[in-house]
Amino acid sequence: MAKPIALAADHGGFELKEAVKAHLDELGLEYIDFGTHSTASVDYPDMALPACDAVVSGQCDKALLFCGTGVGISMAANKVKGIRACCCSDSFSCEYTRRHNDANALCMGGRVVGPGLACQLVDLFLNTPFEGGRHEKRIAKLMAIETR
Ligand SMILES: O=C[C@H](O)[C@H](O)[C@H](O)COP(=O)(O)O
Repeated sequence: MAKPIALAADHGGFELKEAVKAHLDELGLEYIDFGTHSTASVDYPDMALPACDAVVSGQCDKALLFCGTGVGISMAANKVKGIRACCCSDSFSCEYTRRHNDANALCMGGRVVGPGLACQLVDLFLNTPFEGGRHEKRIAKLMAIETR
């Protein structure tokens, strides 16, 4: 059985997270929502951390993360060992961050991306495999930075 997807947002990404949740519901995909659960102001690292920990521990497969721009929560996510997060608002970057970078967290901005595009990017992110090959050693070098 497929692992659930980890979802997290701050207040700036809350509404986009809810739109993506509805999309995942339509697709019948399981998820765990690590908050936030309203538009009340919160701090994006507080939501990013438990969602990213769930990916690294193996509880969840990938994370979908949202804040106002997608940038702050991607910065928080990339501080977590084992996370390769990409902030995307275009399909080319979204496809290739899976194919080449084996990204395990997609970050989007609720003040940048509309719900239709966000759901398209989610589909691309979830369904595009890592190519491996020459990218393997680059990922290994990338992850080695965490322990230098
Ligand atoms: O990168 C940070 C995010 O975009 C935040 O969602 C944003 O900074 C929140 O801004 P504010 O507190 O003005 O709603």
